[in-house]
Amino acid sequence: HKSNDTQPVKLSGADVAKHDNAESCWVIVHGRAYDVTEFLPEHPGGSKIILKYAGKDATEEFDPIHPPDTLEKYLEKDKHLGEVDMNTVEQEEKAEDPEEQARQERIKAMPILEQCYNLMDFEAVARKIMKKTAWAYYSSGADDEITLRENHSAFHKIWFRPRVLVDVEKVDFSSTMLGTPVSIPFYVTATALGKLGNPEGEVVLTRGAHKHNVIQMIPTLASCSFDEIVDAAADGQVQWLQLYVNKNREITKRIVEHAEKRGCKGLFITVDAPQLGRREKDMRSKFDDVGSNVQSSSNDNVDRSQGAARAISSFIDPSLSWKDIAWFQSITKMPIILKGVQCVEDVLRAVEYGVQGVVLSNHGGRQLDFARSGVEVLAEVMPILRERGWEKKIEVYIDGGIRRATDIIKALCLGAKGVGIGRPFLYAMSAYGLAGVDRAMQLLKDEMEMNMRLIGASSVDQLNPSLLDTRGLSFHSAGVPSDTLSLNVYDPLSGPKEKSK
Ligand SMILES: Cc1cc2c(cc1C)[n+](S(=O)(=O)[O-])c1c(=O)[nH]c(=O)nc-1n2C[C@H](O)[C@H](O)[C@H](O)COP(=O)(O)O
Repeated sequence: HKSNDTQPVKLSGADVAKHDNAESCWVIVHGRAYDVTEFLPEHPGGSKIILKYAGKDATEEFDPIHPPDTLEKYLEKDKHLGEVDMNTVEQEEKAEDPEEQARQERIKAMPILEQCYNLMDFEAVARKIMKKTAWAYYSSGADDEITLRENHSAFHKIWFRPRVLVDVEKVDFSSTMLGTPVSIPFYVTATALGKLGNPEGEVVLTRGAHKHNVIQMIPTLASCSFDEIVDAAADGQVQWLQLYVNKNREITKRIVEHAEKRGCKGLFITVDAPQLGRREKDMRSKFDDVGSNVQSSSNDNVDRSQGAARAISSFIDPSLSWKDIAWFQSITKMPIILKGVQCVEDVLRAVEYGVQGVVLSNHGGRQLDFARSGVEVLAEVMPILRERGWEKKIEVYIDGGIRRATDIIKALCLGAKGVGIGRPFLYAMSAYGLAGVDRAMQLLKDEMEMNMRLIGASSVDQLNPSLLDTRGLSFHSAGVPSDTLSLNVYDPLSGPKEKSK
C-alpha cells in the first residue's frame, strides 16, 4: 500500500474486516494489522481465541497475556501488514455486561488505600474489584487448593518463645540476599501475567521494589517484556530472573545470556512445574471468557481448557533434570537457585551439584496439591544442613502464604535467608497501583520492627530456632471421618432412670 507521495497508505477497518476467518485471518494490535492465518494452529492459546478477533481490533485481549515485543519477535515480517486508520475501524459495541457494571460499582465503592492495614486487606479488596479472569488466575491453586491454604495455616502451627529485657531500642531488620544488601529480607517473587491485574504490569512492582530497596524476581511469563522491566529499574537496582526452561535450549540460552548481560544478579530455575498445575478457578473463568465453544471439538492442537496457565506454558521442558545443572553452570556466571525444591534430599543434591541456593516452595499451591508448605520443609532441611556443616554452602529461601512479618520472622528463626512474596503485591498493584505496592511493603516493615522488638531481637542475625516452638508444625490434623453407620445404631448411655409413675 503506497500512495503517490510514497507515504504508505493506511489500511482501513473494512480492509481488515474482510479477513475474518480461518482461511484468511487478520487482526489489529496497537493500530497495526497482522496476517496470522498460518500462525493460527501454532498459537499456544489455541486458534479459537484469535478467530474471536479475526478482522477486528484484538489489542485489549492481547495486552495482558503477551509482552509487547511478541509480534516483533515471533511473527515473520511479511505478515506485518502495516498501519490501520483506526478511525475507520468499527469499535465493538460492548454489550452491557451486568457483571462488569456491578464491578464498576464496586470499584467506585472500594475502600481508600489507608483502610488497608495488612496484606490480607489488599486481597479482600482485589477479590471485589478485579476482573473475574484476573482474580481467577491470581488466586487459584491446584486441585482442591489444600496446599494453597496450608501455606498460610502452616505458620499458625509455629509459636514464639520471646525473650525479654533485651535492649531493642534500635531494631535493624536489613539483610543481604545473594550478596545484595536489602532493607528487609523479602523479595517480590515471580508471578506471571502482571497486566491481568494492572495495565502497566510488572513495571509497577519494579518501582515498588526500588522504593523499598528489595529485590524483584522477573518472571519468564511476564506481561511486560524482560527489557521493559529491566529498563524500569533504577540505576543499581538489583533484579533476578525466574526461568521456565524451554524445550528449545537455544531459546533458553539466549534468555539467560541476555539476562546476565542486562545485569540480573540471580538465575532462579523453576523446578516444580514440568507441567503447570490444574487451577480450576482459572479454567472455569477461561470458559466464560471465550464462551463454551472451547468445549466443542476445537481443532486447535492445544488443550485450552486448562485456562491461561496451560495456554502460555506449553513450551516448558518436562525433561529438565539434574544432568542439566552443569550446562547452566557453563552458560552463565550468575548464581543459580532452584525454585520449587520440596524435600531435604533434593536440597542435599542441590548442594552436591554446586548451586548457590534453593527456594523451598510449592509454587503458591498452584502445582502439586498436598505438597507441604515451604516453612514445614524448611524445618526439615535446616537441622540436617547444620548436622553436615553445610548451612553456609547454600542460601535457603521459602515462599508461599507469607502474609505477616511474623511469618518472615518464623522463617528466619528456622534458618531461611529470606522469603518470597507473590499474591499480596499482585493484589495491592491490581487494586491501588504503585501506591498499593508501596503501602503493602511499608506495612510489612512496620510489622517487622514491632515484632522483632516484641520477640526480643534487634537484628536478623539474632533470630534463631530457640525463639520458636515448632512441635505442632508437622501435624496435618484432619478430623477422623464420623462413623455414621454405627452412630446411627449406637445406643447411647442413658442416665439415671426416672421414678416409674
Ligand atoms: C500467584 C502466582 C504465583 C506464580 C505465578 C503466577 C501467579 C499469579 N506463576 S505461574 O503463572 O507460572 O504459576 C509463576 C511463574 O510464572 N513462575 C514461577 O516460578 N512461579 C510462579 N508463581 C509462584 C510464585 O513464584 C510463588 O511461588 C508463590 O506466589 C508464593 O506464594 P504466595 O503467592 O502465597 O506469596
